[in-house]
Amino acid sequence: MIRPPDGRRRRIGVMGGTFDPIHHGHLVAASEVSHLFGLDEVVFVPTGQPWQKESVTPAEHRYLMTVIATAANPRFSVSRVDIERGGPTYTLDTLRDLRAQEPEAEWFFITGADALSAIMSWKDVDQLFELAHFVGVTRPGYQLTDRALPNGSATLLEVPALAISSTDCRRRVAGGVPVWYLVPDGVVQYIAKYGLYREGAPAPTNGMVGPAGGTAQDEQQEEAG
Ligand SMILES: Nc1ncnc2c1ncn2[C@@H]1O[C@H](COP(=O)(O)OP(=O)(O)OP(=O)(O)O)[C@@H](O)[C@H]1O
Ligand SMILES: O=C(O)c1ccc[n+]([C@@H]2O[C@H](COP(=O)([O-])O)[C@@H](O)[C@H]2O)c1
Repeated sequence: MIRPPDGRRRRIGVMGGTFDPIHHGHLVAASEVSHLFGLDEVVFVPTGQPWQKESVTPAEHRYLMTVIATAANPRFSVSRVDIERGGPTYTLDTLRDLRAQEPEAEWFFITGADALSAIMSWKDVDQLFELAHFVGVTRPGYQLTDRALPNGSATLLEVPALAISSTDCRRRVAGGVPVWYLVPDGVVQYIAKYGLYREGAPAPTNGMVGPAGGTAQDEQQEEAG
């Protein structure tokens, strides 16, 4: 854990996402907010069951790709709170669980322009702003606005524009088009190793491991005997 040298409260960013797969748009957004807000840590939190998405790759694959993508940055970490909790993923629970781990810290929730504009549809949205300060970042193709949000609850930030989406990465892999340099190298290799996003890939589920959804962890356990 990185502690501030002057004894002030730790400042922690939360980057929630489905990360199916994680790409450089996510990483740049987290890095920029971390730099500009002087964050001590950014916790990436892969969703368990993202209730507003139809079908997603089993959570263990998304979790492991997130670990691979963030491993080199000492300020980045990955939390399993949304995966372990089970049931639909609500940011209210994410923030409550994380805050319980470190109640003294100052918390910031990072979202792209698309997610920020949908925030009023999130569960118990009014309570969210008491748990974290929201940081909305620009994303190509979306309008960044805090019009619907309570005054002072969010800061809007311009970050380097990366027109990358997980949807596009999945389509590219399915069509045999490379995703090199859109996602970290280790993630390209992970996708190839487990045949993700191709026909016959681990069954998409609502987040958790599905009937045909063997995961990297299953495989490691099998190998270990
Ligand atoms: N290129 C990007 N630039 C800035 N923010 C981004 C970018 N891509 C995603 N985000 C933000 O990262 C968070 C997690 O996004 P998510 O994991 O849903 O990725 P996605 O690319 O939007 O996925 P999908 O295409 O499957 O909907 C959201 O707050 C989203 O707005
Ligand atoms: O709390 C909610 O109801 C809610 C609804 C949709 C999305 N979110 C959160 O928004 C973040 C980005 O989600 P997504 O689906 O765009 O990957 C992630 O942390 C989700 O848990 C949260």
